[in-house]
Amino acid sequence: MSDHAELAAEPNARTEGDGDIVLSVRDITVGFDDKIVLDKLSLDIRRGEILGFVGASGSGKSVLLRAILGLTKKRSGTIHLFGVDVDKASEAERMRLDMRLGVLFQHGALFSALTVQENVQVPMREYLDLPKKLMDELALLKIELVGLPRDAAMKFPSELSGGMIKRAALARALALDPDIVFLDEPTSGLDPIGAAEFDELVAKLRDTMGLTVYMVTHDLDSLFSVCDRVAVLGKKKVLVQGTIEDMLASEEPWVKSYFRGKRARQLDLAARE
Ligand SMILES: Nc1ncnc2c1ncn2[C@@H]1O[C@H](COP(=O)(O)OP(=O)(O)OP(=O)(O)O)[C@@H](O)[C@H]1O
Repeated sequence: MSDHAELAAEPNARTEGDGDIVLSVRDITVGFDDKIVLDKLSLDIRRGEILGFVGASGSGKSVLLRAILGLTKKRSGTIHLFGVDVDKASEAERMRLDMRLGVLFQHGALFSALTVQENVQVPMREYLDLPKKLMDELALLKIELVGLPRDAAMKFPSELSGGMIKRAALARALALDPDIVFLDEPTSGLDPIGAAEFDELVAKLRDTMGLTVYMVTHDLDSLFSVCDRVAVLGKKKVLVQGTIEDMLASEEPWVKSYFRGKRARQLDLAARE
């Protein structure tokens, strides 16, 4: 096993202080040329919670996600992951942090020329140095973990349904046993039953693995059924955050129309039955 794998297994990986905050974003500003997209935005996510992140189209949800992942540069502010200031992390530390994050990007983005098994192995090849047989076994475990049949392993993405592609992408996000997964609109494009099954899977993974989940979503069903907390992005900041009950009680105009629209009212009634 490589040095990286040994470092990832360090016990401090799960026991650092700072309460149970996995991700702490403080006063970050992100912009492009003269356009400011996020202005001194702050947000925390706690270990083991499922945080739903919503906001109008174009409000900056993807920009924030990319800034947290270090893919888009911020102009100011700090981001701590597992208590480590990412700007101050050495290259080795940054790599260790990266291994603890799993990401499922909005458009699934499986490699079409690779089988599901090979897709799941992409992060393993990047960060670990394992014998092929072990990687095959690990990939199969992940494939089964997300509820795909074993024979999906040898299939190409073009041979899978939309729901299976999302699951395969989730298996890849889980390849390195991350502590937190970032899901960008994971249920978009799925029918309501497929979406509900995916939500159930996410909740099960949180319950069984203690996974922390940061889920960007427009899906009211997901927000009502699996999210412990919701954060709303607007006016370049986190406008409101709290439980679904807090969202339902908010008088903030966008939050009010989103969470107290007709569809939301139906879901709220269903959840209370
Ligand atoms: N690389 C970039 N260069 C310039 N502007 C950008 C860039 N990336 C994003 N933006 C702008 O930042 C704003 C926020 O975009 P972002 O994609 O984060 O919105 P979003 O909330 O994720 O929207 P949606 O819900 O539609 O996916 C938009 O006005 C977008 O045009």
